[in-house]
Amino acid sequence: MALPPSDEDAALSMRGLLKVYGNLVAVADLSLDIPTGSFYGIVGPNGAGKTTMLTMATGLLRPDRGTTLVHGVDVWTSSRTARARARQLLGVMPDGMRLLDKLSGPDFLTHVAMLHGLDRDTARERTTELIGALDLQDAAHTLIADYSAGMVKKVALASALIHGPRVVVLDEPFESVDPVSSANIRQILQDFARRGGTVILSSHVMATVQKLCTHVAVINHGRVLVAGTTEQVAAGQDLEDRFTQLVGGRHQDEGLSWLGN
Ligand SMILES: Nc1ncnc2c1ncn2[C@@H]1O[C@H](COP(=O)(O)OP(=O)(O)OP(=O)(O)O)[C@@H](O)[C@H]1O
Repeated sequence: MALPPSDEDAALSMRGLLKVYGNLVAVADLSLDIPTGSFYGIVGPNGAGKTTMLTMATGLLRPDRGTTLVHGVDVWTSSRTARARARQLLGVMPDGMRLLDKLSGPDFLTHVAMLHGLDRDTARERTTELIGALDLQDAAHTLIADYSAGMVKKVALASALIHGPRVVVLDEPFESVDPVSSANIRQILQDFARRGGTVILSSHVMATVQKLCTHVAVINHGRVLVAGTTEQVAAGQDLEDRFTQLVGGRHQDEGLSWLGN
């Protein structure tokens, strides 16, 4: 089947992504273009296929079919040079990312930066800046194994940014993060987008998505239900109400009457 042509200005262009687990089609021939410089929210109910789609789009999970271009570079090409280029362009924070937790936050970040080819001095400089920007100074000598969930999230985010990617893909970046840190993270990401970077994030918090994102795609059953600017998708409503209208699933009957009796 011919795929729709990809948008040449897209930062990330997903083309016909498919993932099947047994009888379950987790992601169903999904195509989506993410414009350069956008702050793009991916939303959808639990099990909709968001994580599966984003991990395939970023080179972490091989699709059964389809591929993704990041600024025109094929993430799933057989060329090692092109794959390495795609890795440089992308900064990724997957859901439930495993970190080297026997290292402190700064040691881990310096390690990641050097794996990306940065020299030790630059790696250390950027580590210090990110640790400061994410309010992790007090935990600089603590092993990641002893960090709270929110602190782990912040180190994971820093590791997605340290090599200076052009596109960052973040699965639930604000989950478990305190409100002040959330505001700092939002600021970092908004500055990045203002300078021409592209941010793609998945979230269940519609108020955050509506406030922050220039564009939104609503995913359900592995497909894009609707995508466009946040204004277009919200269609004059609160995004949360629009989301509920689009995906359904609200229970009308009272049920669970034994609870609280
Ligand atoms: N490794 C796997 N093996 C089998 N089924 C899987 C696997 N990974 C995901 N799935 C299934 O694929 C579907 C999509 O899962 P996915 O994690 O992508 O959803 P999601 O939209 O990210 O959900 P959530 O919002 O709950 O995180 C779900 O039905 C899930 O059970």
